[in-house]
Amino acid sequence: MIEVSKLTRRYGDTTAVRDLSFTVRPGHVTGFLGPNGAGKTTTLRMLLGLIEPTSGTATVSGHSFRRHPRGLHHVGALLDAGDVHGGRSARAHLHALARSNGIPTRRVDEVLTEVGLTGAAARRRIGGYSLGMKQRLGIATALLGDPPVLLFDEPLNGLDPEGVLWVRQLFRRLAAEGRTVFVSSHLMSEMEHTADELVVIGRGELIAAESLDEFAARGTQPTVTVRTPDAGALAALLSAEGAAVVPYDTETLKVAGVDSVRIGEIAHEHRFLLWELAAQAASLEAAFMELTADSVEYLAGESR
Ligand SMILES: Nc1ncnc2c1ncn2[C@@H]1O[C@H](COP(=O)(O)OP(=O)(O)OP(=O)(O)O)[C@@H](O)[C@H]1O
Repeated sequence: MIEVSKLTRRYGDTTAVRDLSFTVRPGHVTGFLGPNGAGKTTTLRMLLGLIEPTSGTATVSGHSFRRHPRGLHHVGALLDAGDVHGGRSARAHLHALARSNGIPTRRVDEVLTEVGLTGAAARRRIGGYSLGMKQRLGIATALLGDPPVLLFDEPLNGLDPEGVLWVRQLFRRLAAEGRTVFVSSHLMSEMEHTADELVVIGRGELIAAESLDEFAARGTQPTVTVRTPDAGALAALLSAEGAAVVPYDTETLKVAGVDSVRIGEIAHEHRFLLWELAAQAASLEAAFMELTADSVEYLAGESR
């Protein structure tokens, strides 16, 4: 369980995180979403005791990380995959960490196998690793202490499609084992098939903390596209049924508030010919863009 309460962090005039409160529960993959500069990394660094909050608290399993003696057993984290000693091999790196944290060294081979860094790859110098391999090593490091809480900052960066699929399955399994899995990203498309719960922030402030389904329902409503030669007459009937109907062209209607099954029934009752009846689910990406539009620091096309 992760608990963040009235958390604020200022850097001079910049407030990176402002009065932020949310809870992340075990047994779920929770996505931590926000546009670039929203304050995700700053929040994760406070959870790990790497920086002090200006005010408020950030705890893991009821303790602030600094006061917890069991380090890697308590929480595993991947913050910056590039932040490792390039001269060592993955195996030597993990062995050193295991020794200094009182973790049995057999765990090293277990986690290397888990992330697919075995054989020659585990013996190669980390300096020669691709970003994807570094991400895998970072995930192995997070898993080393078999912790109940895992934090990942942009873990899908640099992974190929097969790697992304593997990470998603791994996160789901870790959550199914009852762990708390908290994963940051600035892309809804990455979280859509990875997380089941979301914490969304913008400009350091909370925008939403809820399930993926609830988040989707906040934004753009599901719509149904209907194409028929009787568009005008069908629009009138659907409006009488309580639907919001927007004519798209002379033959096409966009309908919200009545589902495709009911539209099909109405068309059938009145013997209207339908050329198309297509439901579009509420788009998470659209909901995310709508809700965070005010907090995007740099709009596309603008220079920094
Ligand atoms: N050490 C620092 N000194 C000054 N400002 C900082 C520092 N660290 C972060 N900031 C500022 O705080 C804000 C939040 O940054 P943070 O890196 O936490 O955002 P983020 O959501 O992780 O972004 P990204 O997706 O780009 O990694 C930004 O405006 C950033 O410039």
